[in-house]
Amino acid sequence: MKNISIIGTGYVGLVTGVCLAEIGHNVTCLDLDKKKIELLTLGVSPIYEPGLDELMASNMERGNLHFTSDTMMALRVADVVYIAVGTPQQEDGSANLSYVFKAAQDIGRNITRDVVVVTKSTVPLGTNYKIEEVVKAYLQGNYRVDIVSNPEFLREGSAVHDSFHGDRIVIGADSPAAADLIEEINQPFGLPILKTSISSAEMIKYAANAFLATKISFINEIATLSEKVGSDIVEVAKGIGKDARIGSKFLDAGIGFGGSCFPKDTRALVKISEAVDHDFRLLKSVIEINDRQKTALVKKAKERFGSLKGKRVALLGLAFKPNTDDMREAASISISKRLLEEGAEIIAYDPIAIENAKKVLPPEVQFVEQIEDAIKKADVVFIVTEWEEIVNKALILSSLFMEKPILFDGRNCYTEEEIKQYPVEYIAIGRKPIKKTASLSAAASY
Ligand SMILES: NC(=O)c1ccc[n+]([C@@H]2O[C@H](COP(=O)([O-])OP(=O)(O)OC[C@H]3O[C@@H](n4cnc5c(N)ncnc54)[C@H](O)[C@@H]3O)[C@@H](O)[C@H]2O)c1
Ligand SMILES: O=c1ccn([C@@H]2O[C@H](COP(=O)(O)OP(=O)(O)O[C@H]3O[C@H](CO)[C@@H](O)[C@H](O)[C@H]3O)[C@@H](O)[C@H]2O)c(=O)[nH]1
Repeated sequence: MKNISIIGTGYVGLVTGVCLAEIGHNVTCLDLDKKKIELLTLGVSPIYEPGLDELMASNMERGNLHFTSDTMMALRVADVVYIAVGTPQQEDGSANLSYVFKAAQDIGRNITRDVVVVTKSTVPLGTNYKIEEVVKAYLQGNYRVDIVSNPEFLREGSAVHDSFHGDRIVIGADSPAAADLIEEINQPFGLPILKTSISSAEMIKYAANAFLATKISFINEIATLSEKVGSDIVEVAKGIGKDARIGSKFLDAGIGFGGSCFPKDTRALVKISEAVDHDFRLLKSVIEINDRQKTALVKKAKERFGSLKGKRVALLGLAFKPNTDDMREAASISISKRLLEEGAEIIAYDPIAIENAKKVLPPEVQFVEQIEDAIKKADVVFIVTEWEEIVNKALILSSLFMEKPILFDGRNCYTEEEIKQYPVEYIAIGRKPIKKTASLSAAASY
């Protein structure tokens, strides 16, 4: 058992802290946000993440998971300090490292013994060496400091599962002893461990995200082409995915990637490339394609109706993906803005993310608490995020409640067989539109 302190109790810090406690370490999670810490101390998670609350509660009860906003208390007796603060995008696209360097200063000022500093935050090439310099510059005693780059690969919505079932743990270090210590700490997760240099670990994180983003933009380009030539992207993705060299994952065409990582990390990698005089044209195209893709549903609706002025659009699914309440770079944001520009009205629904959505969607957007209320009021339905509830209900409710049911599906949620069962006009991504005009009058029986 090690005494581990984690700086930054956001998504990554909290999930990492809870999971390290679960495998037996004594973990203290530190955050400067006092409200967050107050909630956490009461056992309330500030984020929605399946399985997290239960693990948090049991580890707090066992006494090996603590929360504090007192930097000195958190860092004084730590053997290992994880940095898990945000590295948000700056205006020029590069990563903002001010939180990371502030955390490094805090470590230098407050440690009272030798420590290994582990960087979980996604940071540009060379940052770990700068972190080491900053920590050492602020040391108050003659302590040994080693740096380890240990990038995080969890996905929101399945973060706890990913921590215990991920594909690998990457440990980048110059000091073999520090690498061994972090390996020992992570051993109980039972995942393959890959030891690398610090620079390779930093690059692995950006390269992984850039590659996955590329896969998505690639399939979205094939989807656009499929629409023009009459092929079906779902069949095409299945067909190419069967090739083990390609793989079937991350081939879901739709309205593009959002979230707290792909958009910012692809832009940051373009800036990292520019700094060493490399024009990463492929990645720039990936970003450009994604920007276009986000508003593909609005374009399709405009083509279908001519004008969207006065049309009431049910926007179903607001979070950037299902099973999270995270609204960072969610497609619903770009779509709402475009719809309002076109003069449409928006009735928005999400099973979990409504409170967060209210903070970032334009004030004109109306929110409803039930999916039924969104669809009943709508002329047009947009599926933006494929929550299970939305997939289960959108097609049937549109056919029951709408006079002229028309559904624009940004996530290709249904098979052709499913669509055929309902009298709904259906327009998706990379597939042939299905036109139907009949309506069911069975709303009362729902
Ligand atoms: N969110 C993800 O799914 C994910 C996955 C993999 C990697 N990452 C990377 O992990 C890092 C963290 O991402 P996140 O989404 O968890 O961030 P976040 O913005 O949700 O949380 C960061 C937290 O750090 C706190 N903080 C900042 N400076 C601090 C300091 N000096 N002391 C104490 N607390 C401090 C903030 O108050 C905030 O609560 C980023 O670099 C991100 O790219 C994120
Ligand atoms: O075939 C696909 C797969 C995903 N997406 C979209 O891509 C975005 C990101 O999805 P996902 O990767 O599942 O979620 P994140 O939580 O953002 O996780 C990514 O970003 C994290 C932060 O760096 C990494 O740790 C993870 O490994 C990486 O998958 C979402 O908008 C999805 O809708 C698609 O459009 N098509």
